[in-house]
Amino acid sequence: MPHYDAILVLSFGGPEKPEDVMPFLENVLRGRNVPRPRLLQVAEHYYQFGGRSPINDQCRALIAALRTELDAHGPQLPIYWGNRNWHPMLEDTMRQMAEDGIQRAIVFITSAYSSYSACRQYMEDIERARQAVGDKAPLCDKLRHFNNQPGFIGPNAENLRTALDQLPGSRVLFTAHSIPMEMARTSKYVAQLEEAARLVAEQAGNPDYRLVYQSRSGAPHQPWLGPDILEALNEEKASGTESVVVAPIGFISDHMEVIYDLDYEAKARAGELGLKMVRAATVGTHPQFIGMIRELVAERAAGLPSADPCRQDCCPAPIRGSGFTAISATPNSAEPTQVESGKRPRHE
Ligand SMILES: CC1=C(CCC(=O)O)c2cc3nc(cc4[nH]c(cc5[nH]c(cc1n2)c(C)c5CCC(=O)O)c(CCC(=O)O)c4C)C(CCC(=O)O)=C3C
Ligand SMILES: [Fe+2]
Repeated sequence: MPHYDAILVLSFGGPEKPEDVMPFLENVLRGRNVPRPRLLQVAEHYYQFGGRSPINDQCRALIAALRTELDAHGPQLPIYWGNRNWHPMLEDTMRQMAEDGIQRAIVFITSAYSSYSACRQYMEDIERARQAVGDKAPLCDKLRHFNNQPGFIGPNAENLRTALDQLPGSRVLFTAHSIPMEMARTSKYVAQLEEAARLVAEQAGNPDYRLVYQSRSGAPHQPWLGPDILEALNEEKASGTESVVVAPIGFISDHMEVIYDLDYEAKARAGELGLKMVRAATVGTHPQFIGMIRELVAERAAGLPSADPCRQDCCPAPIRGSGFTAISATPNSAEPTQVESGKRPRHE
């Protein structure tokens, strides 16, 4: 049974001042098929909020709450924090862990659902950071995705009920980050979202609901998951709906994609259409959610076989330069992701 001596919280990262915005976006979009105008448009979203994303502060709050929870109930493990795209960068954190003599860490990733972006890409980030640090880098075991855990569903349902209390009888629009169709095809993303939406709706008293998407990126001709929240609002208006509750179950905190794309953009569209709209909160540091993280950590630290739906070859990367053409993953193979010969993975 492995012995763990730390927890690593791994997240997306976000800029904290205006000068951070462009270098942060360059990090996110390195090697990506995203047009420059889209990048500049998203930069404006950040500038509009003073160049600061709330996501890092939300990670700090999550870690503080988890610290208190672990101090009270164990296991007593130090918590480290690293990001994919902005400081504290994962590689620096990995180096610090090595210096501190950490040998094996449990990794909590701040994404509830599986997809290349939220699963495999983080595993690649970890491997790259470990290689950069060298021999002393800790082994890292990631916890499973938690889309259907009671500690995630419960707080989402509670937040949805709170929003529905403000606009009783509303139609519910659950939202999640759109991803390219090709990325959706190679992961359980949509099925996991459908399951979470169903469970949250059941626990919130069975409102009428739909699952829609937000924050679409990429080139316009490339197929991404839809409908987009803005289209969905138009459709709701056309079919006679008077009020909507938008519940971003795709995310765990009210970060930039939530406050810009929903509280600013979707709210404005609803206003133009004369639709009443309330946005439900994300789970954030809800005590039940923090308790869930502790339980997943404790289960792994105790060496219990943790049902981990992620195989060695899960959530493979779409291929660069081919408009997200599929990869040849080999199901049930214990080997790392295979890439069609002659094509290169987007990350090397
Ligand atoms: C599935 C998924 C999640 C949910 C799971 C998870 O939480 O990880 C997520 C979260 C987030 N996405 C975020 C920000 C951005 N995502 C972008 C672009 C992209 N996201 C994608 C997917 C996802 N993204 C994809 C397929 C792209 C296209 C480029 C690529 O193939 O990678 C871009 C580029 C500009 C643009 O939007 O075009 C930005 C700035 C932030 C930080 C917000 C803040 O700063 O507060 C967070 C938490
Ligand atoms: Fe996965």
